[in-house]
Order: sequence, then structure tokens, then C-alpha cells
Amino acid sequence: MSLQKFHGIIPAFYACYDNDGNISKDRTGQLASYLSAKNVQGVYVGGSSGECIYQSIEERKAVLSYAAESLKGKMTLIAHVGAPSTRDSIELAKHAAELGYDALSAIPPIYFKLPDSAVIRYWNDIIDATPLPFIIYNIPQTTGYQLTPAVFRKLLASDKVIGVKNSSMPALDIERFKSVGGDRVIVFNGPDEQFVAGRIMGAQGGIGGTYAAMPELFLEANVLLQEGKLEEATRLQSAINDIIIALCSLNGSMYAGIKEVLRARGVDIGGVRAPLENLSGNDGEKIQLIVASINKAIADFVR
Ligand SMILES: CC(=O)N[C@H](C=O)[C@@H](O)[C@H](O)[C@H](O)CO
Ligand SMILES: CC(=O)C(=O)O
Repeated sequence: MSLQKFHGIIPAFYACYDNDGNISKDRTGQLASYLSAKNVQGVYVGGSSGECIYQSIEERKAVLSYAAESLKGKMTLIAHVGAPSTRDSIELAKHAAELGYDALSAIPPIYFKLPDSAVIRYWNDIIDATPLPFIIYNIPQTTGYQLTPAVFRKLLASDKVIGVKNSSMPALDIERFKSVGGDRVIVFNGPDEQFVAGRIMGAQGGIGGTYAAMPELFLEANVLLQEGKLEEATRLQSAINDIIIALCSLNGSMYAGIKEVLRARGVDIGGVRAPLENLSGNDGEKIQLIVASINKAIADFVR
């Protein structure tokens, strides 16, 4: 199977709520149109950035449907279907398969600390439930589970496993997973703050939580890497990191900040769902500075 359609910049899709905090079909469509106009490679729907952990299975199915309705045929669609129980994960997986998603992905099981055998079984049960390709999601800082090269090798027993989205901080993990999987796998860079490092260590693309706030910058960084312009790519990464660090230092959650940035960029997708905190105090002023920094970086770097 050609993995080309997974190469490049794949923004994590945000939760789009109406003014009452319910999933909004209309606003989901607006975020989809915005991303489609930016020419990103694909979207990763219903992951951390999609606030999946705070949504019911019915809501998550609706989000998968609305995103596919807007974007099917326009870009690569990846559905995150990880849920606390295997049963719910399979229900989401089957739904995504019916909708024509290009691939599935899931975090490991959360809450109980389970042995590798249970984690492998969880992923394999989802993989077996549909014919779709599958991308393992390694994000130890939120799940408490660190994927090892040995477990990754076991998962590769299924031909459907096409890669791993690696959000652990060591770029070494990216290189190790690529080394285990070789040409049959794609490794996606997770930490947006080290996109350039991840690409250099073997990631062919990235799936990121901040991409949609500034897709132009990540698309440009990716092109600079393709052209071998490492110094320029690294300078752009540094400008991106100033923006991400500012987004992470708000009173409200980073996602509340990103949603405000998007509002300033013409897309209103509502607020964040509790217990995530909305903006407060002087966050409004900080957002203005962040938007100005994004515009400046676009002017400085995007050719
Ligand atoms: C821990 C976490 O949520 N990681 C995301 C996914 O890999 C990243 O894309 C971050 O949102 C991003 O790097 C900002 O810290
Ligand atoms: C990449 C990311 O932030 C997500 O899982 O949605």
C-alpha cells in the first residue's frame, strides 16, 4: 500500500461547539472549509485536540460524520477511535470505516495501568474490527503508557498497522520506530515544538495539535525540509515555538487559546468543554500578541 497520502501536514481537528457547548455541525463544517482552503494533507479527527475524552460516543460519532461529510475526497481522513473500553472503540472504528475514513488510530487504554498483553490485545481488537489501516498513537505524557520498539514490532504482525503517531518528546523514539518498521511504516511527528527534529529523525509527516492555528507555518517548514534548507527550517521552528509557548502560558487551556486565535482568523468554533478552562484575566491581550506573532511569522517565512 502506498503511504504517500499520509505524508505531510495533518492538523488535529478541534472540537467545534455551538454557544451552548453542544457539538455543532455548522461550525465543524466551517473548520473543515478553513483547513481545506489551506491545502493541508489531511486531518486527524477526534483525538486529544478534538477533546474526545470529554465527549460521549454518540457525540464522537457525530463529529466523525460531520467532518467526513465536509472533507471526504478532499484530503486524507484519519479517525481517532480510542476510548476507555474496547467495545466503544470498536463501535467508533466501525462507524469511521462506514464513513470512508482512510485510516484509524487509537491511544492505548487509559485509567487502569494494564500490562502490555492487554494493551496489545486492545489495539488488535480494534484493528481486527475493520479493514482499515491503523496508526498506533503513542502519547505517554497523557496516557502513562510508553510504546516500546518491542511492542511496536509485535503490533506489526498485522499488515494493517501502517505506522505510529509519536508524541513522546525524544526524537529518538521516532528513529527507533522507523528502524523497527522500515519502509512499510510511516512515523508521524507528535510534538509540534520539534517538528523539524522529528522529520530529520525519520518522520515523514506530522499530526499536530497546533497546526490548524497556523497551518501556513508548518506547511512552509515541511517544504523547507524537502528542499534541504535546514537552517531556515530551524529558524521557522523557533518562531513557531515562541507562539506555542505563549499559547501554553494562558490562564485558559491551550485549546481555548487556539480557538480564540481561530476566531481572530475568521473561524468561530466555540469554546472548550469543562474541565478544560476557557480564557480569563488578561488572556485576551495575550491572544492579540499571539495573532500578531503568527501574522509576522507568515510574512517573514512563507514564500
Ligand atoms: C501532548 C499533546 O497533546 N501532544 C500533541 C500531539 O502530539 C501536540 O501536537 C501538542 O498539542 C503540541 O505539540 C503543543 O504542545
Ligand atoms: C495531535 C493531537 O493533538 C490529537 O491527538 O488530537
